[in-house]
Amino acid sequence: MKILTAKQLANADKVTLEKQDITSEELMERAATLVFNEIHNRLQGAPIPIKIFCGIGNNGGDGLVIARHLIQHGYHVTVFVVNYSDKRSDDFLANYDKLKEVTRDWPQLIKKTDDFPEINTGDFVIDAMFGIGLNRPIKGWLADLVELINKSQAFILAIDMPSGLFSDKIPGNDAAVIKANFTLSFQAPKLVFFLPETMDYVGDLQILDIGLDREFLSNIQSKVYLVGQEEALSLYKPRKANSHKGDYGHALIVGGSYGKIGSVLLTATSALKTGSGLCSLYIPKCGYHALQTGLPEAMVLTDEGEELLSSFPADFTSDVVCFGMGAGTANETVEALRELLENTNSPMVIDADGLNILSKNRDLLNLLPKNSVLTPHPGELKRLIGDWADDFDKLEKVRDFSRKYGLTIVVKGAHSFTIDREETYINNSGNPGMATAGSGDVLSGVIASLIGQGYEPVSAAVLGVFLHGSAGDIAASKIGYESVLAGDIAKNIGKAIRDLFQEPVHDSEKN
Ligand SMILES: NC(=O)C1=CN([C@@H]2O[C@H](COP(=O)(O)OP(=O)(O)OC[C@H]3O[C@@H](n4cnc5c(N)ncnc54)[C@H](OP(=O)(O)O)[C@@H]3O)[C@@H](O)[C@H]2O)[C@H](O)CC1
Ligand SMILES: [K+]
Repeated sequence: MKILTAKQLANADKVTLEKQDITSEELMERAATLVFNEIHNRLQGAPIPIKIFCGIGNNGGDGLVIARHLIQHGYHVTVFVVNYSDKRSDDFLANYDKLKEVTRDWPQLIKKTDDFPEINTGDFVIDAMFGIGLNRPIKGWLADLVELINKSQAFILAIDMPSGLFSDKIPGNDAAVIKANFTLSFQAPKLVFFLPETMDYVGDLQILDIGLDREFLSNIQSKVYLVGQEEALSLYKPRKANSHKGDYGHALIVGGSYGKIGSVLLTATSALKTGSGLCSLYIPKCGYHALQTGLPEAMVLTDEGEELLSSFPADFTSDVVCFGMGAGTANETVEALRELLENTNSPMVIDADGLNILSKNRDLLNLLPKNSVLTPHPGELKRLIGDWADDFDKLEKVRDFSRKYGLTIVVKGAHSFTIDREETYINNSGNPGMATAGSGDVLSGVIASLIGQGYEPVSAAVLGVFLHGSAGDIAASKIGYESVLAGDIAKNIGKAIRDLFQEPVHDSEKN
């Protein structure tokens, strides 16, 4: 699914009105009625106090339409018009009049702190103050209102965007932003819904298809995509009935050191679970027995070094090499990576200490085979590219780095971002249970396996990140977030691949 900017969405609105020959008021009615349906489906007429805070633009107009439908269905609704300006939009005004037709409880005007209502823990608050029209931070009494709503512990549903959140930049530290429990957003997700600095404002997210012009949307240029089941399935290559292990790639996993041999076991297990035809491991001698016993399906070669990697066999060939998990950053191991890079032309996967070695020995970056995949967590990323001002700046810096060295970078996080030159793919699977030791080792095994099986490295990264998250979701659904171990993620990769073909689960029902 494409991620669109506020400007692109506003253009899509305009084209839709022309092509479908409808008024903007009709489009607002359509969009807000969909919101009403979602609320009504969940509340089923429950007599809870609903407080709707409407701005004076079209986001506020949506709030008025939602209020009208809720009132007509017997809900207990109080509407507040948050009067941050006297410049009401036409569609706001039209819906203000329509609201008056269904109730005598006219909206209460909020112009200053004294007008603030009481908001209680059991209230259901609908935030329709600002949507994509926000163009400056929320300040003054309006900021106090946002704070009051946030502190109320009421359930907060944001319409289109949590008020105070910009679609294209990070709000400053002093800015007020609604912290929603749930956001119902129109037509396309916005980038800020997924960035580490802003995702917590959004809560659970559901995108409503409000029927904007299909042709315009499919032709619109976006280089940022949200990757869910549908996108992952489109990348998947089915196995042929008539095939043998030689068709599915030979993955070589290089890593480990005394006390960190388990990481190689996790990577290798996940490579085999993702379908590698063959898997070889190159490790220091101390890990030999553990790996031969722990994973009899893998072939094990040992380095000269007892406890550390110190070299690389020049004549070894494989379809993909994955380097770094548990390897440490000793000088001998730096030289081992140098030898490996000098002997490898096909794309690699570099993780963990492999990334730390690259950060400290930057000449090695130029030896990396083109289109290799790097899988840093934020700490490793900072060591690689330096610090960033905010998440937008980080994305720009990662794009520069990806272009400069011809690499695909997977920035791991709650939503992992795969960045390949100009393109950004945001993953939408996974859960907090996956924040556990060895989870990254499993991910690099999945990606390496897919590259070895002939996937383009960027496709391997995007599909691999999705499958890894999905396997974590399956594990968490069986045993709960806290108990998920990296090994559980690896164990469920096969089921995650099978689930690509299941009926899609609604995003908001995922967790
Ligand atoms: N296709 C769709 O997505 C549809 C969206 N709809 C809804 O419309 C809003 C966007 O509505 P818009 O009227 O453009 O903007 P807002 O309601 O978000 O904001 C209203 C005005 O507020 C002013 N503003 C901006 N920032 C501040 C601030 N910090 N303090 C005070 N005032 C501010 C600004 O006007 P100015 O002239 O004062 O700059 C805004 O114009 C979208 O999000 C959806 O909810 C439609 O329902 C149809 C389909
Ligand atoms: K809003």
